[in-house]
Amino acid sequence: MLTYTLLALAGLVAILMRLLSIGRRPKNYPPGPPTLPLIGNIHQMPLRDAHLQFEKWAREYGPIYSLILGTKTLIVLSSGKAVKDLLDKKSGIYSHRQEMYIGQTLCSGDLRLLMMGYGPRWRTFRKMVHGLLNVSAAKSYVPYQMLENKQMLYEMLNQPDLFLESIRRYSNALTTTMVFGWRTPTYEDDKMKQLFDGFADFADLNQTGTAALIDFFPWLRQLPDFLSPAQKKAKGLHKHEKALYLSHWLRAKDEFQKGLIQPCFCVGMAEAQKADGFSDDQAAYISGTLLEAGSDTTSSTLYAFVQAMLLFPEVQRKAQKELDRVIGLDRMPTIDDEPNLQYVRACMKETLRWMPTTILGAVPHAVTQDDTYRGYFIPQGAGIMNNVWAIHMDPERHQSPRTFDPERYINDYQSLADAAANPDSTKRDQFTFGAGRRICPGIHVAERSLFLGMSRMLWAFDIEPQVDEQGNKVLPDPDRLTQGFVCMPEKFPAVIRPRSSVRAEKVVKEWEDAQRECLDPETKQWRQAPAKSGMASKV
Ligand code: HEM
Repeated sequence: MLTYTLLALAGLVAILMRLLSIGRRPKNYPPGPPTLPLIGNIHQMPLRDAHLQFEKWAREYGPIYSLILGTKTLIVLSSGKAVKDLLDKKSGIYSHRQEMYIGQTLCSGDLRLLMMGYGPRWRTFRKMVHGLLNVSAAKSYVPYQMLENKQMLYEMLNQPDLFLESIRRYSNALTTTMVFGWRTPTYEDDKMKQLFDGFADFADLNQTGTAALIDFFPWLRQLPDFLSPAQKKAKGLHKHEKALYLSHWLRAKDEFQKGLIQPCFCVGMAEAQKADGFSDDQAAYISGTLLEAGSDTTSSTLYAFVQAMLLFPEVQRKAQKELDRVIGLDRMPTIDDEPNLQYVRACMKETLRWMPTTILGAVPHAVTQDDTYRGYFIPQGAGIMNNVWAIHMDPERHQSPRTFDPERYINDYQSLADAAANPDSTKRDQFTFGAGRRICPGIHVAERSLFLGMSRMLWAFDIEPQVDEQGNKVLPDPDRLTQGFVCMPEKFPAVIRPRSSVRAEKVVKEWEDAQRECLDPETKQWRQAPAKSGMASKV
C-alpha cells in the first residue's frame, strides 16, 4: 500500500515538475526577457507594433535571443550575420515551419505553401513555383508588367486620390495574369475584392491571441467550436476560400484543356497534375495562395515608396533628374533601363529597407534538429525569426536608419536575388524577402514590378503633400503602420500631379495604344499571348 502511495506521489511530483518547467528558459538557451511559470514570455507579446518590441529586445539581448511561449521556443535573429550563418548556411536544417494550427491546418487544409512544413510536399510545390517565378520566367512576364503599369499611370492621372487602389490593382492584376492567365481590369472587380477580403480575414484571424495560444497550448484544440470562436471562424474561412480558389483553378484547367489559356502558372500545374495526379484541392490552394503572396507585398512596398517620396522630396527630385537625363521626354522607362538608372534602383532597395513590408520575416522558420550557435543551444522544433526590422534599423549597419537615403545603395549593382545570395552578410542589401531555402521565390518578379512601378511613377508625376486650410503641409507619420504578416503605412493623402502636359498626354496615349494592341475591347483580357503575337514590343 505504502509503495503504491509513494509511487503515486512520485508520479505527481514528476508531473508537477514537468508543468513547472513549462515556461522556464533553460540556462544554455540564448538570453531573453524573464519568464513566468507555464506561460514563459506570452504575457509580454505585444498585440500591436510587435516589431518595435522585438527591436527593443534585440538591443537589450543581442543578435540572438529567445522567447519562451508556453510549450514552444522562438529564437530571434537580429543581425545579418546570424541570419546568414543559420538560415542561409545551415538551410538544410533551418527551413521547416512550426505547426500553425489555425493558420495552416484549419484555415488552409495544410496546403498553404508559405506555412507548409519542410517535407516532400513542400519540395514538389516549391519546385513548381520556382518554375513559374525563376529569373527567366520572370523576364517573360515583363509585357504583363508593362501593360498593367500603363493602366496604373492612366488611373493615377484620372483619379489621383485613389492612388492606393491603382497600385493595388496593378500588383493584383499582374499576379492573377501570371498565375491564372486572366487580369483584374478594375479595382471594383469582384474577384479581386473577394481575394483582398479573404487575405484580410486570414491576417485578422492569425493575429488574434487565440491563434497563438492554441499553438502554445495544443490541448485547447479539443474545445468544441462554441467555446472556441476562432476555430469556428477558421473552418468557415477555409470553406469559403477553398470554393473561391477551386473555381479559379477549375476555370484555368478548363481553358488549358480547350487551348485557350494564356501562358501562366496553371499551364505548368495542369501538366504536372496529369503526370503526378495531385488533387484539384491541392492545385487550387497552391495557385490561389500565390496570389496572396504576390499581391499585398508588392503593393505595400509601392505604397511605402509614395510615402517616402512625400517625406523626402530631395530624393524625389534627384531620381527625376536621373530619369530626365537617361530617358528624357519622348518615352517612358522600361526594364531594360534598369542598369542605367542606378539612383532609382537605389530608391527601390532603400524602400525595401526603410519600410520592409514583411517586417518580422512573414512566418518564422523552424529548425529540424538540435543545434548550437555562439555557445547557445537551439532546440529542435524551435521557431526561428528573421527580425527584419531590427536588422534594417540597426544604426551600426545603416547610419540614421529612419532617414530615407538611397545613397546607401548607390554602388550596389547586385540584383535583389544576387544580394540575398552574397556570402558576405554585410553586402546584403536588405532582408525583406526572407532567407535560405524558404527565400521568397517571387523576388525576380517583384524586382521588376517595383522598378517599373517606381521609375514610371516618377517619370510621369510629382508626388506632393496635401495642404490644409491653414496652408500647412499634411505629412504622414512613417512610423504608423498597419498590422499583420504583411504591413504597410497607414492610409495617407498625397497629391499626384503630372509633371507636364506632354507627360500626361504620353500616359494617355501609351495606355490607349496598349489597350488597342493587346486587349479584347469587351473582356479587357489579353487577346493573345504576348510572346506569340509579338505584342511584347507594343507594351
Ligand atoms: C515586394 C514583394 C515581396 C516580398 C517583400 C515578399 C516577401 C516574402 C517573404 C519574407 C517570404 C517568406 C520567406 C522566408 O520564409 O524566409 C515570402 C515567401 C513567398 N513568396 Fe514572396 N514576397 C514578395 C513578392 C512575391 C511575389 C510577387 C510572389 C509570387 C507571385 C511571391 C511568392 C511567394 C511564395 C510562394 C512564398 C512561399 C515560399 C515558401 O514558403 O517556400 N512573393 N515572400
